Order: sequence, then C-alpha cells, then structure tokens
Amino acid sequence: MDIVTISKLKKYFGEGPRQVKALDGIDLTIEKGRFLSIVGASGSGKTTLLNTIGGLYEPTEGTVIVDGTDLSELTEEQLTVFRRRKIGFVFQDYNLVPELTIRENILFPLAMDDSRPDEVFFRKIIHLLGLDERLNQYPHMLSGGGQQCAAIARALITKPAIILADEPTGSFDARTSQNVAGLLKMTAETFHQTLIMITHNQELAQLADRMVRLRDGRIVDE
Ligand SMILES: Nc1ncnc2c1ncn2[C@@H]1O[C@H](COP(=O)(O)OP(=O)(O)OP(=O)(O)O)[C@@H](O)[C@H]1O
Repeated sequence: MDIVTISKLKKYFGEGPRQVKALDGIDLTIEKGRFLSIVGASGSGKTTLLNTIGGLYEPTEGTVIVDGTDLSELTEEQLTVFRRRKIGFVFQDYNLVPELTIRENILFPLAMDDSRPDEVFFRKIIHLLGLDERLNQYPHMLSGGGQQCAAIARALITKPAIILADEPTGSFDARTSQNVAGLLKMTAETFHQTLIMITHNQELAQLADRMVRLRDGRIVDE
C-alpha cells in the first residue's frame, strides 16, 4: 500500500525572471513502512519536497496524497491537525525548547493537542533512544547526538504514520551520524512508520530501502 502519492508536482517560488523552480515535475510513490532517502546537491529541491509532503508548502501544480488525503483539499486548520497527528518532523538543528526539560520537550506535541501521554509507549521510546537518565535534564546538558535523540523521541510520541527528517545528522561526526540515522531507522521499523530522510551522506543514504536523487527539481536517479 502506498502512503504517499505525488503526481506532476511543481513548486515555484516567486514570479517573473527571478522565479525559482524548486520542484519541476515530480512523480513519486512511497510504500507504507518503507525507508526512503533523498539525496542531491544543495538547492536541488530536497527540503522543498519534504516540506510539501509534510503540508508545509502548497504545490504550485500537481497533487500530493498522504495516507489517503489529498492535501489540497484541507483548510489551513485541517492541515495543522494533519501535521500534528500524521507527521513527525526531525530537523538538523533539533529545535528543542531550552527552558524545558527533555521530558517536557518530548511530551510537548501531546500538550499542544491536549492529549495525555501513553506512559508505556513513552518509556519504550526513551529506552530505545537511550534517554532514561536524561529526562530531568535540560537540552544544553546533552551532547548534539543526545539532543537529536530527544528530538526523535518528540517526533515519535504522537505515533505519526510518517517521519520526515531533514539532514538529521547534519553537523555530526561520522560515528554519531551513523548512530542517529541507525536509531531513526530502528524506531521507524519498531513502530511501523514510513521514514523519509534527506542526507548529503552517501553512506547514510544506503541505510534506506530506496534512494532517490534530485537535480534541479526533478528526480534523476533511483
Ligand atoms: N521559501 C523560499 N523562497 C524562495 N526560494 C526558495 C524558498 N525555499 C527554497 N527556495 C529555493 O528553491 C530551491 C530549492 O531549495 P531547497 O531548499 O529545496 O533545496 P535543497 O536541495 O534542500 O538544498 P540544501 O541541501 O542546501 O538544503 C533553491 O534554489 C532555493 O533557493
């Protein structure tokens, strides 16, 4: 079963001679539960593609269907709920709230939705990510790799169907990068999630079931 179906997708920024064709005709289907990596040079459209799948960008043309929903049919409000319930975002710079403890950061998306944590699930996630001893600490007390694990836990806590990771290992050394990407892969497998990860790193891209390469807003290689 496909969880993402993208047809004839174009995303242009700006108008006239300075218009940028960030995505210029993408057709892509992603099967549920698979791990897809997206590679390509800087400016090739990777982030634009990820953000369009996540409902952060509206396509200029074409359709994006995620888990049976055509995103163009949702209102702004429905899109916000869609993102909160269906998508877990992991960014390069973690975006943890410095004033909140690791526990509070991880539970933050649930608080936004007025839901209560599933304590058993929470314990399972933090154990898998090695955060058991870190819950009462603040983000600055953890290494970069540790903070990224907390960001992954935060992305997982709402049990989203899809994890979108944009250069999640961006500034890490080779070993930490392997660890963080390996943990993302392992948690996605454990919780039967679809994982879509942008990376510059060929070795990490190989961890995926499937890899697509973008150039100038098109898929050039698979
Ligand atoms: N909000 C925006 N407004 C205008 N142009 C944008 C915007 N976002 C992206 N672009 C342009 O669209 C093109 C694709 O950008 P995108 O960030 O998707 O590429 P990328 O492959 O993710 O690059 P990187 O690896 O450097 O993050 C670039 O030319 C970029 O300058």
